[in-house]
Amino acid sequence: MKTAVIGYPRIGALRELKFATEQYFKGDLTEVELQKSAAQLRKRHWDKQLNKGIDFISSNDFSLYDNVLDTAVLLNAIPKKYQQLKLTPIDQYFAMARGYQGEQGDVKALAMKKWFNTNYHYIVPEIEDETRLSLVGNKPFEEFEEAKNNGVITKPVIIGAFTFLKLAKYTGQKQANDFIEDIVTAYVNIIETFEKLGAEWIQFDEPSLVMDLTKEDQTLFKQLYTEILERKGSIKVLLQTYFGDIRDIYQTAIDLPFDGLGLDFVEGRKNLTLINEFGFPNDKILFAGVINGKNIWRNRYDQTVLLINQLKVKSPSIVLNTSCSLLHVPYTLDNEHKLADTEKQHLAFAEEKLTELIELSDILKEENYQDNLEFKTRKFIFDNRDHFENLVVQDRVKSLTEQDFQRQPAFSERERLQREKFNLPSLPTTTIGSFPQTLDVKENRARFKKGEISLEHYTAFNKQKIAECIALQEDIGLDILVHGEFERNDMVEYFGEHLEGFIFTQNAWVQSYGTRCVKPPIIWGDVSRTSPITVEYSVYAQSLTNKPVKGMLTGPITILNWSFPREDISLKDCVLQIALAIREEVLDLEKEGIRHIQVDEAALREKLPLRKSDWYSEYLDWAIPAFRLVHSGVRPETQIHTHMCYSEFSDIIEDIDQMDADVITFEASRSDLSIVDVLRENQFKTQVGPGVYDIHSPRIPSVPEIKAVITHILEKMPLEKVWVNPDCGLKTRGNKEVAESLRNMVEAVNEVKRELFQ
Ligand SMILES: Nc1nc2c(c(=O)[nH]1)N[C@@H](CNc1ccc(C(=O)N[C@@H](CCC(=O)N[C@@H](CCC(=O)N[C@@H](CCC(=O)O)C(=O)O)C(=O)O)C(=O)O)cc1)CN2
Ligand code: MET
Ligand SMILES: [Zn+2]
Repeated sequence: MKTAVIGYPRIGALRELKFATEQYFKGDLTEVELQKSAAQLRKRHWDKQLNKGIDFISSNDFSLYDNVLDTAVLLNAIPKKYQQLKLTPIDQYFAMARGYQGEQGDVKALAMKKWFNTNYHYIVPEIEDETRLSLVGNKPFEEFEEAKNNGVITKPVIIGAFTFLKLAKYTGQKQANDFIEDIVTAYVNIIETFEKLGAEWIQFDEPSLVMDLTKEDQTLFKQLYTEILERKGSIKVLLQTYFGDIRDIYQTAIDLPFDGLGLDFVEGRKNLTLINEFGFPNDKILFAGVINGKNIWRNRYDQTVLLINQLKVKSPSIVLNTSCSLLHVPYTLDNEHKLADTEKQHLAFAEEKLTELIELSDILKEENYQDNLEFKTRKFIFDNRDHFENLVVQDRVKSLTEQDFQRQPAFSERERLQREKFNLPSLPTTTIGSFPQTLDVKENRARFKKGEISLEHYTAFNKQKIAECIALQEDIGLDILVHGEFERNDMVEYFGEHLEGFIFTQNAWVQSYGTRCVKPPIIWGDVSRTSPITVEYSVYAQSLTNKPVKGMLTGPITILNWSFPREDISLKDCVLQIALAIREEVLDLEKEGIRHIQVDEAALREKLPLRKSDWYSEYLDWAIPAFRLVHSGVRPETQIHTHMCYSEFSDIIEDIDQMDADVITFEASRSDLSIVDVLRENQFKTQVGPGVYDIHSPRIPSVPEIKAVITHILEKMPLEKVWVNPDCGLKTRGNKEVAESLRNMVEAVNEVKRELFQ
């Protein structure tokens, strides 16, 4: 059986691409040097897959920032405001990704959104009425030739026309349907060019097909591919889907003249039912996604063999595939020196997943596969996993009752009490929690982790940072202060490190957006809190000021969703364990005099099923209660904040209100503040701080710009419900930008208030 990989991680085993790109941003590396390190990485990754023996290796899965942005540029979807900057192509590309502020002008970045149900974020293409979609770029072709020169005939990968049109934002009157003719021609040109270059296969990624599709969506898909495939020539086309099943379009997909169909059998279990019910055409190859591209546990060969044997009944030609791009898992276990062998034997990162594909292919060749050594060893390891059980926690979860999920008194009563008690100014200002993780902050932690400095030294440095941060916020004139999160490498990894039940890696980085990576902790066993985690730093920060300091925690859903979860217990049981641990931390902060406590649920949306019909039964029915469990024990006058970012909230806005927090801060500025209308329409009860400027871009928002945003918010929402804050945490920014931006924010609020109350 042949093997394939949908896409490979590109950031580099040691994040080489991140560092090179960031150096380029700083002007410390030339474009040529950046392109050179990019080419080295591509070569290394192709070589690795080739040497392992993978048959279908992808190209154009590489990107300097994001594949969707690459596709937009390839297809000439470059909004006027970026063209007018008259930058070089690469700088225009980065301007679209990160905004631009300099001699050539001042333009915001394109919006950034969560990539389906992952922690990867893509750049949202903008299509204007004047946009002429056509093939103008050559990145995919250059990378194909580059691979060819390195001895690999790759299968180039491009985001498909349907997904591209579905993900794009239309800024004028025109909609997706108005671009069909142009985009078909562009894709036909792509196919023709690859044919000339000697490609045998091309892969169109169409993850949008796993969503609920309307009749119009289905018609659009059918029309696009009927026309594209009519003119495809001799190249073979693989329709690749992932992150779910394609129940709404399966029949159409098998009727169209694709040569291969890629289905995800990890997240899309229903795909098997579809094949059993509707059959699978003999003239197509089934690319069976059986190696989990999102989680890091080793494959259960025994189960996979059973699955493949079922598929074989319906489909004579099967290629073993990953379930999605390996972009979402870390690179290799080889750089993990602290994990025990007993732990490592349960894990597979991208490189190890290549080995799994090959081993599976060998196992499937053997009639008596049960005797295969790898098969037997693997089964033994699984059957003997040490689960790290904690019976106390298991009991606590079992004995939870309805009252544990209900805070008292009701929201409106709390709102009244808190208003009296805090007497905050109108439009209170605050930030989301983190302040710049500058080099010195990271270095201090790196030295502590290497054992070069003591815990006392490490803590003293962080306290110094906290003191500076508090002084800065007082000087700027913010109303509710934060300690700055200097002690945290990441909002999830940090809590993982301080809770029992997690294991951590040293280099298991996964790209989250652009050059930014995360190192998700691994949930190994039952989770519990052994001692207070954040109390010391929060209490210290509060001791330095008369203004209130917000305690800062990460919520259970986010900890779960940004970790690699267990697969041997339910996500629901796992999240309740985490919720109980964070609940203890909330109560300790309250006991120590912290009056405002923020519990971030930035990743609430991540595991929301992509299909609406599964939302409640499979997710929201336990995710929302998990958050309520965290804060149901606090006093009426303790103010609970939460924060969410980078995803669509409008369709779950009522559920967000049901989290029953007192205040919520939202990412909003990079998606046009559309959230504000939704809040109004739904009579959202929770007080809200829709982010007034984008923190993922280095550009500094001006006073009038922020003022316009606040004014816009106030046109739609009652003054007493509104807070003013940036989009998200400030950790990725520099000190100078942060101080200037926050000063502008406070000045904007003051001007708005002067005009309101004059
Ligand atoms: N888990 C998670 N997901 C999230 C977010 C988030 O904050 N966390 N935010 C949203 C947007 N995504 C983001 C993802 C990452 C980062 C981010 O800033 N990541 C940092 C890494 C943060 C980190 O873990 N830092 C570590 C390690 C830092 C490091 O690189 N250290 C050097 C050595 C230190 C030195 O001397 O410079 C090394 O290991 O080589 C630390 O501070 O301890 C980065 O890519 O640069 C920001 C936003 C959505 N998803
Ligand atoms: C991705 S949400 C970030 C929330 C966190 N409190 C921070 O400010 O960084
Ligand atoms: Zn955020």
